[in-house]
Amino acid sequence: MPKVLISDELSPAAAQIFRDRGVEVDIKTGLKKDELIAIIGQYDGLAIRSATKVTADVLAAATNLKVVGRAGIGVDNVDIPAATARGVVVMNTPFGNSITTAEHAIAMMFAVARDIPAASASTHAGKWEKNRFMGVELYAKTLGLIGAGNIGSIVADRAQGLKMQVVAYDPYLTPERALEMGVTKVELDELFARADFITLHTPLTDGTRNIINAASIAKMKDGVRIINCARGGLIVEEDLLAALNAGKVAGAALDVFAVEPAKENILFGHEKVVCTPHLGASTTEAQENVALQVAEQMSAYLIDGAVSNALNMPSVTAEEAPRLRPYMKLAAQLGSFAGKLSAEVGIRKVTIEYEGAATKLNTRPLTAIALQGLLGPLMPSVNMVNAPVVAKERNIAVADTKLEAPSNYQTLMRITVEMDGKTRSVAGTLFADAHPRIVSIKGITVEAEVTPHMLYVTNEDKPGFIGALGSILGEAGLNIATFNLGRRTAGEEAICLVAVDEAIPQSVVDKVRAIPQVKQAQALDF
Ligand SMILES: NC(=O)c1ccc[n+]([C@@H]2O[C@H](COP(=O)([O-])OP(=O)(O)OC[C@H]3O[C@@H](n4cnc5c(N)ncnc54)[C@H](O)[C@@H]3O)[C@@H](O)[C@H]2O)c1
Ligand SMILES: O=C(O)CC[C@@H](O)C(=O)O
Repeated sequence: MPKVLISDELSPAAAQIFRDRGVEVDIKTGLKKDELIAIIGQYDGLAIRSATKVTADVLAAATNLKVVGRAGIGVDNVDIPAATARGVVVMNTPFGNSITTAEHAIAMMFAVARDIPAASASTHAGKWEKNRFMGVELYAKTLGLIGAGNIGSIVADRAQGLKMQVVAYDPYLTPERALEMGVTKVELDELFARADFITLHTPLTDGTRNIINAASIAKMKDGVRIINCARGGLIVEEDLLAALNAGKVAGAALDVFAVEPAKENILFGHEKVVCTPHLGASTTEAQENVALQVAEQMSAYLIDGAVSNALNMPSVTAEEAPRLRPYMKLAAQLGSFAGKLSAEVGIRKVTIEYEGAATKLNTRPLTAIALQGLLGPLMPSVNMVNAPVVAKERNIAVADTKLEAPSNYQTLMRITVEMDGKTRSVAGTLFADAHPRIVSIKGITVEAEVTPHMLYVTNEDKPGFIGALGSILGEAGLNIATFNLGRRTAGEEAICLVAVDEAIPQSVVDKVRAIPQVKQAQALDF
């Protein structure tokens, strides 16, 4: 039974879902890094929010880990490249808290426009300072939206309901989508020049870090108000403080901070700053949504191999997973077979072709598995999650093609590997929809099951070869399980694939190589 650790505060519904799906679950929140490292090795899954930092050293200790599930959107607390390198799927729940977070941004905008937190504190203190608090309307003001994804779009919609004009900067926002959202797509400097309120809704990346700094603030309108319910690192806090003190920025509403948990911050105590402790996603509805969703997604992956909302792996639905399973075996075998034939030379290009029924499948995970099998003999650390990345890093071009032309087989998958100076191709099918068979090697028809110990021979199709080979294997006490032959045309290149019951010693391979008709012989262990 797979075992999952919940290491951050999640709705109790998550633990119940795991148990209902047959996943054992431990809940241990507030762990220090070394405490997490000490126990993570026991778990197949780790369910987190933003407090747990899934760093490279945590992942190094996570020897059984298969999936990290983030109950929320931002995954900047997970080292995704390190997870990918270790074959750990990282999933998030991209929509479960979007409305809640957008509503928080709108609430923060009202709060900073009308000084609500300070006015509330003053009134509680019995001061009745009616003249101290003079706000501004949102009506007819311009809202500058930086990041027009899920949350940004909802904020834009709600702001339009308040009769604000919305201008948006997002390098990935298409003119069509901007039109659909009813926002004006602008460049960043134009947004700074036009906006009365600026709200941030981007992930924290190298491209967005410190996007609000002294230079960008200088381009903003005097009296601008800034709202950040995305990530702390988007704003240079020292520059914001200076601009607030200078009166350039009239107010800021911040849910997120450069260092969290933010027990201290240079902006705390400033009368023009409204703060909340990263509450953007904190509604009962959102927490229920993300907890249920993450537990469903992680259980589906651990139990059925279904992948959804993964950031480092193609999706596989629960319906697809059982259909893909025999193909996954075929892809792994073909990749591994091709890899063993290609191990010594530099691979330049890999083409994976699908024919017949295979063209109807979600082939991206199959391609990833085939690459894993192919690269495995060269790089043992490769896995289906990191295989496409590893191929790219090694400058191996990968092409994935569905051939619509009629095929000789009901379903077929072919891997062609182009190397320095030579090409190898291996094709396979499924018998009775479930049993992988290799049906062609280098374009020569064969019919072989992949078994643990095989001898692969290419030879000239001339009399005497089979007898000589049989004698060598017999003398070595190797029992032949299956013997498969194929040839291009009579008298030309032929291929022989022999399955034997035990590993083939190198001395036997050397004797086979000495048979006059043999061009090449190789023991293959799967
Ligand atoms: N405060 C909270 O509790 C809370 C809750 C949920 C999400 N978040 C944060 O909000 C962020 C946005 O969430 P989302 O669901 O809208 O994500 P999303 O992926 O749907 O949208 C992000 C948008 O940012 C855009 N973007 C990327 N780089 C940009 C750049 N340099 N300049 C401008 N735009 C850029 C993308 O094109 C995308 O449209 C998350 O990454 C997360 O960090 C915070
Ligand atoms: O888990 C939380 O409370 C915050 C989540 C939020 O930052 C997110 O990125 O989804």
